[in-house]
Amino acid sequence: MISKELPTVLIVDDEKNNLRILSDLLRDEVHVILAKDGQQAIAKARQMKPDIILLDVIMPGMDGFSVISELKRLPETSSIPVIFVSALSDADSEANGLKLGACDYIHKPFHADIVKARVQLHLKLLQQRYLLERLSNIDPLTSIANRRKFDGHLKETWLQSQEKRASFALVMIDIDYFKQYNDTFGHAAGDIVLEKVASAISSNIDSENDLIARYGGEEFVLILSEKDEDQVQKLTEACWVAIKDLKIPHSREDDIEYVTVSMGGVYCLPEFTLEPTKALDKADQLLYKAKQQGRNRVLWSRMEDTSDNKKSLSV
Ligand SMILES: Nc1nc2c(ncn2[C@@H]2O[C@H](COP(=O)(O)OP(=O)(O)OP(=O)(O)O)[C@@H](O)[C@H]2O)c(=O)[nH]1
Repeated sequence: MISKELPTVLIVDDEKNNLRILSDLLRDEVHVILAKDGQQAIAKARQMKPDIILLDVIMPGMDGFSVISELKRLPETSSIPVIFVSALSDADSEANGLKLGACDYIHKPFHADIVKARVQLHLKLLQQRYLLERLSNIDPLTSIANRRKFDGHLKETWLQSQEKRASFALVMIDIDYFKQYNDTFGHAAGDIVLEKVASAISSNIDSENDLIARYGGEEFVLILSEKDEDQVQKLTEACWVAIKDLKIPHSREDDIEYVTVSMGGVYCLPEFTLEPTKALDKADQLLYKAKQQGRNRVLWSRMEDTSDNKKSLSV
């Protein structure tokens, strides 16, 4: 992907000579991978996720038009920009290539500087797209994932857990008496608390597999994957303790010494077939209960549990 030091370009052509000329042309500026036919191109694109594909049209077996159709059909390769480099220079072929989803069409025999300039242009556009994608997934105040990112991640985690028959956990987290904090110290001080709480949770989770997101206002949500029930509960409790340990002074007159959070967590088992929103509802109900029971605590439940066997981890 583009975040690597050098972007990767996959060049697909059945003519060895073309592969050599194109890779010599680009190799100073990009990391080049080669494929000599359509099947190999699809396999390498799926496996190596290049940033851009330069694709020949006329090839024995699978032609370039069939290759792009397959690449656009597969979710893991559908967004990779494809530039055709073809000896088919008639308008119909070019229009067909663009209709099938190519971002550009270069005619053979090609001019070296034009190939370089077009590849550079598409790499620049790609960089801007990656930046926009990143910004649209981040909460600007806390720099953690936003609600948009969370919604997508929850759907993905749910599908993966069903495919792999793996469990995962979902935890809703809400700052206690935050209105009072804002009223006492001001909204700007409240913003700093939100940043500190987000950072305390982030530094306690496994960033490879877990996601912390700002769900809205003073509410956060955590998705924990690839962990057993014991690990999940320990990690959740570590976040809860880390926030208490920040020792952010609250309003002393009301006997609330430091900023704390309440949490409602559900452990979702692999057998599970309900919709992800059910897990979210359940975590929210537990959070509400934690608030009712006096705040500053973690309530936990298995998704299939009845309300009778919920247990309180910490008070
Ligand atoms: N500083 C700041 N405050 C926010 C932000 N978003 C929401 N809030 C405040 O969060 C407070 C939430 O108040 P409530 O929903 O009454 O909850 P609470 O006072 O924390 O009470 P409990 O959750 O029941 O413990 C409101 O005062 C909101 O204005 C934000 O981005 N920054």
